[in-house]
Amino acid sequence: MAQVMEQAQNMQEEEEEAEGLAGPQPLDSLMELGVQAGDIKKLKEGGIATVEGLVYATTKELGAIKGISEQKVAKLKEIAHKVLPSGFTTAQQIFEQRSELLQVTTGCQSFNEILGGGLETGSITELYGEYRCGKTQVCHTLCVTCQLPVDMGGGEGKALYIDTEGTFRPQRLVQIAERYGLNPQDVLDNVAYARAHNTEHQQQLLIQAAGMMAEARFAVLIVDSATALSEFMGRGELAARQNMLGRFLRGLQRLADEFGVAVLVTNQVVQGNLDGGGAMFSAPHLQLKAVGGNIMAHATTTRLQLRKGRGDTRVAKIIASPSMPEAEATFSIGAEGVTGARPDVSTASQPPFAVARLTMPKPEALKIPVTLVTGFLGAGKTTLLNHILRQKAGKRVAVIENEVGEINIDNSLVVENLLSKEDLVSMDRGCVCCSLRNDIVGALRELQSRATSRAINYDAILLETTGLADPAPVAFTFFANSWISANYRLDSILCLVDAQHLRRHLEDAGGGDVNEAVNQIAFADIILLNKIDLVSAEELQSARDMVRSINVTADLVEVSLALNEDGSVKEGKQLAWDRLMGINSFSIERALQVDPYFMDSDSEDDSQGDREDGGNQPAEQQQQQEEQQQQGAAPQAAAAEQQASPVADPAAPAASPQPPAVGGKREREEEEQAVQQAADCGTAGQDAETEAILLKQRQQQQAATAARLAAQRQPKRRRKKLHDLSGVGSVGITARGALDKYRFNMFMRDLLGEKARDIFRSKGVLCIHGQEVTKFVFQGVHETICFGPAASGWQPGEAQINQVVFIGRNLDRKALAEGFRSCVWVELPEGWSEHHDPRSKQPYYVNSATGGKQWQRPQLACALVQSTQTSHQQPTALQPRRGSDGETVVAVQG
Ligand SMILES: Nc1nc2c(ncn2[C@@H]2O[C@H](COP(=O)(O)OP(=O)(O)OP(=O)(O)O)[C@@H](O)[C@H]2O)c(=O)[nH]1
Repeated sequence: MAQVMEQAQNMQEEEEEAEGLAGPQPLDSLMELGVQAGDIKKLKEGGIATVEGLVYATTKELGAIKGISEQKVAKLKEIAHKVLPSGFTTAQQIFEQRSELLQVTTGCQSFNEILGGGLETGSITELYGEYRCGKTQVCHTLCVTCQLPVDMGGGEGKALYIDTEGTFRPQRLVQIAERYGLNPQDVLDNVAYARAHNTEHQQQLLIQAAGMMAEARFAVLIVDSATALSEFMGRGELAARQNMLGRFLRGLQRLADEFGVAVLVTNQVVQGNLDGGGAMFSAPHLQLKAVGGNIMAHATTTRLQLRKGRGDTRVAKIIASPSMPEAEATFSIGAEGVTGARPDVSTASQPPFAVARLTMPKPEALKIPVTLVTGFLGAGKTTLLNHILRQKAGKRVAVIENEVGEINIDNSLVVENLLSKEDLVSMDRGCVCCSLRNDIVGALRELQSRATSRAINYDAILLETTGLADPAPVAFTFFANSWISANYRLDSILCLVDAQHLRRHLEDAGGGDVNEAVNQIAFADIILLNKIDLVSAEELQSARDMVRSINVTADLVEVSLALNEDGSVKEGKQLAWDRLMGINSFSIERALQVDPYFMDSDSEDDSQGDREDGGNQPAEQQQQQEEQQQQGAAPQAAAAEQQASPVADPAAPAASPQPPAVGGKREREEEEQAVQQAADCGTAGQDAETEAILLKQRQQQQAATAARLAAQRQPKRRRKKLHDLSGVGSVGITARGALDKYRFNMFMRDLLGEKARDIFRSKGVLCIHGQEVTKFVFQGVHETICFGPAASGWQPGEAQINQVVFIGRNLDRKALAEGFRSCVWVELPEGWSEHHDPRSKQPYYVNSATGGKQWQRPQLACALVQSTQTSHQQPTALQPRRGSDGETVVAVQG
């Protein structure tokens, strides 16, 4: 059985592969030949969606695309012609190719016969006739029949409908779908409709159509009608009108060639030969001629005239065809669309079948914006999320959380500010930038299905990565996965930087242990330099310089996101929603400047990327990294350059021609220089400042071009992820029972006293003895600890379990677990009472029977036994101890 299934799967894969070879070639395939992702994006925006499109476009048309220079056009053409030779071929080959052409049934067998089987794919068919002769009904019928399987006369594809007259009626499709036993809902979903408002818009729609056809299989493209929008232009504008029509028809022909779709255009008629003597003796339909003159006549492959026949019948006549003789067919039009005396498809013997519903890429403006929130551990990502969510701004926001810790603490902190718990999805199986990239697809699909079932739409999605994530591969997923890119757009990469600990994090990066902090800053579109309430003016300036030494172009905002106890914003600054959300500031160009291999997949490395093992890096991976370094294939421009010594000299010029790799000081110098140069140029009468900006832009562009050229010279291989977290791991611990606050304070004080540098992050939810109704949240970044009640207490039925997570380097799981669990409050043995030192607040214990006093907490015999058995005894190094001056420093404020 398994073997049969495997065979079936192999066959399907082979078929898919074969289909892939037969279909148009995606433009992205040119990346393997050295075409830059940025150029491909520009081509797509200019309506070139496939390699075929590139081959068929003229040099002039390509040159008109924004950002594509003349030299680039020549280069692109050269590459495209190599992939798709477009010279001579034999008639035999053409014969074979044509025999593979599909024909789509018109709904009437005799109509099909005069066309040689149906509407021909890969060419333009024109249908002209007077008002109410049935042109639009033929169009509606083809919207449905094109979705039928090939053996039923269909094209197994979608329909794209450009309506210039406002006559499209979807309810007609429902009736026609029922005739063929199709699911009306699926049929409607497979028709992409657009109402064109003017000739320019009509032309623009073809650009979008190309993009959509590159994403999904379309079998017909209908324009009803092709001439309606230019019809009313005055006689004086005839030349312009014909020009426009010619351009539009050329666009249609290109789509027919490129995607093999059947193009059907309807056309109006005018009274012809009014002055001719013979006109009055011919039949009325012979006195009509199609609008559009020679341009229309020459651009269409098959011309059909439609006229009314007897009763409800219509007559279709071949006027011009390269292969079919002049002939006529009579058909009827009814509720079921075009029909004839003989059925075109035997539906009686066919059970109703399901049309494969194809995903429709949304226009950019309708895609849901996703904001990627990055930043090193504890920099304030969750705080920012809550800051944004609290504002609401009349928007529905969903959150995807990815935590590196073994226990997810952030979910409960974020969910409080969401409209519904359903708006949160968490990815807890690892780090999103390595092993979980497929999980992004899963998370987005999950949100989509939850939204559908609740009949809501999301206005925005916030994706919080772990503090150890490299944002590049996560951002790449938004372009690499076609479902994601059809439905979502990366709005911006937002990076939180901890002003207090930045130097330490970057120094670690320089040491090669944890370099993600540099990447996070390098890829950001907006950098929030956070926690400025915790640093002096000098420290702030230094943090500013460090950030600018890595990323000079991002918007840099200095903030204090944490709230005061009364809920007011620290430093009185409130970051407005529209400063952060829906700003559309992510640019592939910029990402490529940072990492020339941004658009190259490294997915084969994914399984090796996650370092949950606490540092036991597989030898293979190590070897690959070493190879990579030897090849010098890691010029991850700004980031990698800076990784050598990110804090050494912010003003030092970068070794590579990367524009971002300039320091704050250097940037200022450059600006001054630019102003001076502009003034020197003697730009009489012009604003020197404006000139300076322009000059600077030019310089940046030149630098970017240089960077791109440099990248082209490199072997085409994406920089392997340097997600080297040697020795970095997370330890999650749970403990039942309320905690003794004093012991927990001491535990944390001693722990951080010894290991603050290595403990990047600690956080947890706690239940404190004596205050059991309150849920406490504890947050630490190195030695900075915050402790206080959560926004809401323990919920009824919620188990009061203490949970903490430590993330850092070389963590001793056993010692941490023992230390934390030893903080659980245990009852005193009989006769003992607890007292507090009035100065230090340290508890001491008095035995009423003996009058003895001691600092050490006496334990019940059974507690002692239990604690020994379960290793709950706090290790000596972590046991509470008195300071040398007799005072104990309280680390945590309750
Ligand atoms: N004083 C001060 N504390 C802040 C500020 N912003 C955040 N914090 C505190 O910093 C700690 C960490 O903040 P989070 O928002 O949890 O940081 P994070 O980046 O989400 O942390 P991870 O998800 O663990 O990487 C919390 O205790 C916050 O209250 C700030 O501007 N000033």
